[in-house]
Amino acid sequence: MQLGLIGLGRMGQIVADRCLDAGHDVVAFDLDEDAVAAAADAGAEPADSVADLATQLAATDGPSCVWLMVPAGPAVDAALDDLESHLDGDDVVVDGGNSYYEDSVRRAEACPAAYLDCGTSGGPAGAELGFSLMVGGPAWAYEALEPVFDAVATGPDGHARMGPSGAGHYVKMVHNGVEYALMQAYGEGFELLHEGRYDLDLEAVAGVWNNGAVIRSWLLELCEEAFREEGTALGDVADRIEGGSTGTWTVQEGLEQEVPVPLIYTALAERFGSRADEGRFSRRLANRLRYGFGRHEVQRRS
Ligand SMILES: NC(=O)C1=CN([C@@H]2O[C@H](COP(=O)(O)OP(=O)(O)OC[C@H]3O[C@@H](n4cnc5c(N)ncnc54)[C@H](O)[C@@H]3O)[C@@H](O)[C@H]2O)C=CC1
Ligand SMILES: O=C(CO)[C@H](O)[C@H](O)COP(=O)(O)O
Repeated sequence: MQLGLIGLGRMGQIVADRCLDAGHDVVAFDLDEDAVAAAADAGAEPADSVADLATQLAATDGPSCVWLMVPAGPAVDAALDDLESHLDGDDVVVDGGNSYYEDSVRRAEACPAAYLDCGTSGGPAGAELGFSLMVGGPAWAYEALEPVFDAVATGPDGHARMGPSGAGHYVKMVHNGVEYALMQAYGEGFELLHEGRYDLDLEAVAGVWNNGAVIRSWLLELCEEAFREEGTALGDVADRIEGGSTGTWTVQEGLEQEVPVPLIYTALAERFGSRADEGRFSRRLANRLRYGFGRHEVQRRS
């Protein structure tokens, strides 16, 4: 198949490489000329604009298929605005980024082509392994793109249609909420081991847990890698966690559906709390209130 690919960053470059390796033709565009040049070196046809990409796709027989791998939000709308006049109902657009599922439903309704919202999991490790793909949208469009999904995913078992428009990004949103909670659980356990009674080598702990333990996982392998590369006390790694949009959406959805998601909420709140420049206000107030009701000594900043 031929695939137009817009966005050639950490994830888009992997989509390009895996499609090329599988024998598909790729026409590649990114705002970053160096990224386009790198894709061209790998075997893709370079495009110098979205319009150029669409024109190259239209020059070959059959419907056009375009994969967006750009940051969620305005970049997706900008690419779709530029594509719109080049698309018709036989064409297929895939958004493989972390878009909010309601945005994907809106875009699917407005897009002249069939629109697939595709949650993508696996990160840069997907270059070797392939990704896990959660796809929403029309069944015919999903089936038409199966050769591309086979190439980008771990294989035929690494992708599935979750349901109508929005369902793919909805499932990926919840996946990320689970990711937050798992990271929080591992973080708490290793913090207790680090602060606790024994002088432990946390790389060794993670290593033995990863060999047969109930809690083994890829995230735990990444914990092991972090302790190996940063040291058991994590060296100069700061206590500040960025990101947060997908976790926020997951918590909001939990509230709207009246489904309790306390672990995911706690993990999200830890992220927000980590960003206070001078410590958490709530913890400082609790410190002062303990003096108020119990005359416990107030801990002062040095
Ligand atoms: N990095 C990760 O582990 C994962 C990322 N994602 C999602 O995949 C999407 C892409 O992520 P990354 O590759 O990590 O981001 P990235 O920042 O590495 O790459 C994004 C690329 O899009 C390009 N770009 C931005 N706006 C553009 C536009 N209007 N037209 C053409 N190119 C444009 C940028 O120049 C950049 O090369 C995001 O939605 C992200 O949330 C999903 C799963 C995992
Ligand atoms: O989707 C992903 C992994 O599955 C991306 O790495 C995403 O950036 C993670 O979310 P956040 O930035 O909120 O940590």
